[in-house]
Amino acid sequence: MVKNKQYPSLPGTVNKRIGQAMHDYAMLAEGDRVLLAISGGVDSLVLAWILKSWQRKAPIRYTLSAITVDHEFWRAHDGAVSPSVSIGSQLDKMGIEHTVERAWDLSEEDRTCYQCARNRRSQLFDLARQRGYNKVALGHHKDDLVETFFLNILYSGNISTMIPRQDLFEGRLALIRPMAYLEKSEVVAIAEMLGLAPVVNLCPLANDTRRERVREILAGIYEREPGAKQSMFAALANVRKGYML
Ligand SMILES: Nc1ncnc2c1ncn2[C@@H]1O[C@H](COP(=O)(O)OP(=O)(O)OP(=O)(O)O)[C@@H](O)[C@H]1O
Repeated sequence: MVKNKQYPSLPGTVNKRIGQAMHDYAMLAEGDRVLLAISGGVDSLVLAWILKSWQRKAPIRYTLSAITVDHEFWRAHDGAVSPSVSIGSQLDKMGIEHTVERAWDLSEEDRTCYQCARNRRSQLFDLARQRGYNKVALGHHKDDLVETFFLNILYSGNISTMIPRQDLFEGRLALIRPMAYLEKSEVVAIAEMLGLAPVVNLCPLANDTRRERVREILAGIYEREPGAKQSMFAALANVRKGYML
């Protein structure tokens, strides 16, 4: 039942899993200053809304503001609204302050997805530290965690994934991923329910990455084995170290 237009209720199981992830990894604490990393894609817009609506009912107080690292792929054309403006106005409706920072330049040889993401991450850490935030929230979800696990096995020869909370700089900054227990399809359903308008990723390499290939492989696996995603996700928390080489 939708009680409040801006803060409609999420399905009970979705709400429960957000709370569970936050609790399992102690993601938020009294007095936290949380920087939301917002690309404007569906995942980070939903993340912003979740942490804002959570703020209203949480027994602790924390502050939220959002930042977008602008890679400047967009070019002005007649009548079109820039991604930054669209993101800003959606966050404004949620009551979240938003700033845009130009992405650090990449040298010609560093123009790879890996290096671009790495730079963005470092830039977000720098901005958070300079501006006194102690948490950076990212919009990764369960599908991202499984994909990263596969990426690392297939291309990097190691077994690891992104963890829901990662402490950095001797605990002065933590990365948190409050949607770690949600599936992509659930994130998309929340965005549709809220009427969010994700901006399109204009990076020319967006659909031609190793992650995209892994996504296709996984889609094939899920089609043949519908329970595989849950099982693989459970496996990430059930490593039998005595049976590894
Ligand atoms: N340009 C950016 N500025 C700020 N944060 C970003 C930016 N790009 C990505 N992020 C953060 O990193 C997370 C993962 O980014 P990724 O590029 O993998 O996109 P994604 O999984 O498609 O997420 P989204 O739907 O939010 O774009 C995003 O959810 C967001 O929190």
